[in-house]
Amino acid sequence: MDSIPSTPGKFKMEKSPYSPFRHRFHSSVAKLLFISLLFLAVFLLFLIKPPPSPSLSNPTEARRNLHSTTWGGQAWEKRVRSSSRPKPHRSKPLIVLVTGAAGFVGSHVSAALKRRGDGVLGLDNFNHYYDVSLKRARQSLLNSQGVFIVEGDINDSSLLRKLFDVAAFTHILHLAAQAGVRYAMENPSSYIDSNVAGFVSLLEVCKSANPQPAIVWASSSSVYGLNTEVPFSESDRTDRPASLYAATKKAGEEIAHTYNHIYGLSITGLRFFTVYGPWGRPDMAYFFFTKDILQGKTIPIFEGPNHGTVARDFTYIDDIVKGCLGSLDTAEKSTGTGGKKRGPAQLRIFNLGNTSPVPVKDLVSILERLLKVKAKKTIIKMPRNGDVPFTHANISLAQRELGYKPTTDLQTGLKKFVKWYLGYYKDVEGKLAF
Ligand SMILES: O=C(O)[C@H]1O[C@H](OP(=O)(O)OP(=O)(O)OC[C@H]2O[C@@H](n3ccc(=O)[nH]c3=O)[C@H](O)[C@@H]2O)[C@H](O)[C@@H](O)[C@@H]1O
Repeated sequence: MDSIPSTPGKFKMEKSPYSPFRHRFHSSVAKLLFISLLFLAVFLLFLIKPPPSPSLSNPTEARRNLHSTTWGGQAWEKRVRSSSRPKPHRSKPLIVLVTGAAGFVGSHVSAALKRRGDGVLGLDNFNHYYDVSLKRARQSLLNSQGVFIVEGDINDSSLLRKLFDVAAFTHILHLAAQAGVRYAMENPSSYIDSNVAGFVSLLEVCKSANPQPAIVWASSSSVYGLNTEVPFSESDRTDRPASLYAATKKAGEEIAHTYNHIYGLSITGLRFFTVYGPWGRPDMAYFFFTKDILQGKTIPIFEGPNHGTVARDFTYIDDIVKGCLGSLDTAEKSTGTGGKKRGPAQLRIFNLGNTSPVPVKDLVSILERLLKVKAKKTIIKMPRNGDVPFTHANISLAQRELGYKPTTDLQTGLKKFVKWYLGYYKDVEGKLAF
């Protein structure tokens, strides 16, 4: 007890000629040790921290991360070149950059273009809006057919410029977009990012390209919004969108007008009407109804005001592919060079529908028959989520100008979809794996 001083100041150090130095030495070593440990800790933290992964809950964040996807290098350029090279037998080949190539429509049109010998390069950001493994499966299929999909975002202008440096695109088929009507209430900014900013970013690069490509892009039947004229014609009012999704597609149509007017870009907009079929989008009703019916879950069928029928002009994917090819084949050249317009350029808009609307409850009856399962249904009032009660395309313009003629009715198209669905989701033991 006696050796412990009552107050710290009274503690007497053992006398030594080296003691002051030794004290400083000890404290320096301690500092050095502390700093080294700190460095080591930071280094270890850096090592074990996982790389930023696209977040499932925030697709905008996911999209931002995807901007940093690596691209470039000799091997990459070689793949870009080889995918964009048309087959030697093809006369007057197109060289097409397909944005959204891992998507539903994009994958089908890319395959069709490649089949007939055109050069095709895909671009897709593989965002997490719906099951990415389905996009990867489409990518593998395209890869086996010689179509390379570059991983990147349409908002990445330096990537787009690089692609134009490597390949001389004659056409752009622009299908990359934030799709879905109802999701716009959940994530409005993703619609602005892709459908407005992304489209402008692409057009900016196209306008400066030399030669400028012709552009064909996906608008939507949803631009008709609260239009009551039936069937919907291209000349009908489209200034009353019912959803933010529709508003961004309508904005795209106006933006297309501007770039055509100022820079001489040849632009064709396609108003797709509820496209369905094999390799489709899991966020669409026919797709998740199938899944839910098979899982015994109740499906909500929307009804309009006063128990009115909700109907869609469901259009089969193969018919849409023909419409896209017809648009690419009839697209005239852009007229600008070096970012300057040299003369008037083509500006078109077409409905691509099926011309025979089917009530959603009939869609469900067809699915029940094909799946041989009675669906559990609940009829609910259509929520105020941007949906419109019906769509019905007048396709006479596309028929005249593109030779577009849909040939698949809903029953036939759904049969092909169900066959694909059961095959795709069947696991090795033959059970359905969702
Ligand atoms: O034609 C178009 O422009 C649009 O077509 C579809 O949009 P939508 O027609 O609403 O397709 P679904 O979401 O598959 O809905 C089909 C029908 O099912 C109805 N529905 C949807 C969901 C649900 O739970 N219950 C239900 O009855 C909808 O009201 C609609 O009438 C696509 O999702 C859009 O990306 C596309 O642009």
